[in-house]
Order: sequence, then structure tokens, then C-alpha cells
Amino acid sequence: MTQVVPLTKQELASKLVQEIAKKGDEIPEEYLRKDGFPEAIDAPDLWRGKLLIDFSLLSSYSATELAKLRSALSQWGCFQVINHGIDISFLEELIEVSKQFFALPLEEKLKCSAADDIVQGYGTDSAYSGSQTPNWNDRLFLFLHPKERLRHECWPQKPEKLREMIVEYSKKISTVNKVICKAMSRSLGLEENCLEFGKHGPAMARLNLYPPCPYPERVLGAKPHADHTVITYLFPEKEVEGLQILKDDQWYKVSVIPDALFINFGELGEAMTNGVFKSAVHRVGTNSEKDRISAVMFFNPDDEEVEPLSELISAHKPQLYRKFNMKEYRPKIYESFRLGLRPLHGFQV
Ligand SMILES: O=C(O)CCC(=O)C(=O)O
Ligand SMILES: [Fe+2]
Repeated sequence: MTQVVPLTKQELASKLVQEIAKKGDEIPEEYLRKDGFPEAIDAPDLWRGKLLIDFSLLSSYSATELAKLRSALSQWGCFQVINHGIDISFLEELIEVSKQFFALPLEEKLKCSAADDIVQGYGTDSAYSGSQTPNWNDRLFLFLHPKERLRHECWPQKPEKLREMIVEYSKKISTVNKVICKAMSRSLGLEENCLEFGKHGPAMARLNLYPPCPYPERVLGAKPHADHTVITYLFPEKEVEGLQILKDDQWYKVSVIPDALFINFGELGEAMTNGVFKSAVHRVGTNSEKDRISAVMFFNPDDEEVEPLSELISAHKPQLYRKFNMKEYRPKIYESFRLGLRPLHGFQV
């Protein structure tokens, strides 16, 4: 297993993308993808059509909306949801206050990075990217659950409102998640409590910052990956596009739909549904003009043991993934990140 070596604050500061971006056009070679990457296409009809779900219809178990949900998750592994019941002014304020956090002096932000933990807190994932091309992204990454993993010293003191807003956001997303869990189960023809997780709310929160990048055609904000979660909820900055998803070797830009939450299924959800629902492989593009912020909540399974639902295994659909423990899966995450691989592939039957 790859050892993740913690950095001093000084070393971390030299890797922060926001600090690199301040220097102008001179960016380290290692961020540049020599051969570029395949272009993504616009697909506004997709995002306003089959991948746009009306949450209010899901809560009333509308058969048409459930069928739409099932098709979105089994073909694309993601969708956007409107009428989710979360106050838009709250979500917009969260983005605004997150922006204020990233605009604080470096010294203040570094108070949220723990010397012995480069995963949690303020920092950048490029700290453990090894020989891989690093992402043009800084973040504040906080564990919420289980409580033993939560590190209070990584929570921001400033802006004063931010801590409270992250907790509030986690509660609001948790309410949405409870309905989504039931709707997903129903859409598969199962009892509504079959696909249940997030009893204690999201496991992790992440505020992403993608500073403007002078070479958007050669630099990615986040390289292609599937999330290491059951499901992920994301509210993006509305002014700036960036998120893109992969389907059948084609990249699609995610259109900004006003007020919508973006939801994508993760690897652990794919394992739990025996591959019936797919985890969406996604990446983030950069742009040369504006910062982009996203506010993300990640859900893990309630149990440490993960296995496909027996209801979703049949002669038709043999078991795809073996039962595994999160203790086996977690260490694989960082190693796979470095190598650009998907840890779930190691658990195929
Ligand atoms: O910022 C985004 O749009 C995507 C973020 C993401 O993929 C992640 O945090 O896992
Ligand atoms: Fe992601």
C-alpha cells in the first residue's frame, strides 16, 4: 500500500493551486496534459429532458418519475433534481460564504489543515497525486460521520457562518437523501427500505475551488474518477460550467440548471445494486476567467460490510462484486487515485 506522507504547512502552501494561480501564466509543467484530453460536448436537451428529475413527483412515487430515475441511474449514473425543497437562497449563500473562505489570507486557511492528515481539512489532493498529473483544485474536506473521524481543528473559524452552514447543508441534503433512497428502491421494484444508507447523514463534506486557469485546454480541475461513495450530492456555482460526465467514451458537459442539485451514484452504490445502477465517471474542466466553487456531500454505506442486494442477483444478472469490508476498500482509494484506477474493480467476482 502506498504510504501517504503528510506535508508541512510550507510544503502544502507551495502546492495550493490558488497560490500557483496568483503567479499568472507560469504554471508548473506537471499540471499540463501533454496530449490534452478528449473534448466534451454540450447536451442541454439531455439535462432538461431525461436527466432532469422532479423531486416533488418522486416523493409521491409518480410511476413516470420513478421510471425516469431508474433509467437515469442505470444508464448514466447521475441526474439533476429540481423542486428538492432546499431553499435556493440558502444554497446560494453557502456558495458565497465558501467563496469568502477561499478568499481569506493563506495563514487563516492553513489553520484548517492538520499536519498529520492530508486528506481532511484545507488543502489540495495534488499533495498525494504522486506521479499523476495533479488536479487544478483546492478544497476544504471535512468528515462528518462517524464522529471518531471528525476533526474539529479542521473546521473553519472564519467566515463565522461557514461551520453552521455546512452542518445545516448536511441536514438538508440528508432529508433529500431519505426520499431518494426510497424512490431508488421503489424504482427497482423493491420494498422502499431495501436500499437504505445515510441513517446518520452524509459521511463527508467538501467545498471545491477551481481557480481560473491560463491553459483550460490542457488542464483539468478534477481528473476522470468515480466517487468512492454510495451517492454524492452537489450544488455548483451557477455562473460557471465545469462538471462533465462520461458515457460510452463520450464526454458530456453538465448544463447548469437553475436551482437544481446534481446527484451522482458512486462505486459503493454500484456494488450494492449489483451494477444495476452505475457510478458516473466524471471530471471537471477549467476556464481562464472565473473561479468555480462546488459544495458537495458524500454518503457512505451504514454498514462496514458492502455487498450486492440479494434481490438484484439472479440467473440473468449474476453477482458482479464480492462482499467486502470498508476496511479493505478505504486503503485502495488513495492508491487508485494515484494510479488513475477504480478501486471497485478489485472487488469483481
Ligand atoms: O466540482 C465538481 O463539479 C465535481 C466535484 C467532484 O467530482 C468531487 O468532489 O468528487
Ligand atoms: Fe467526484
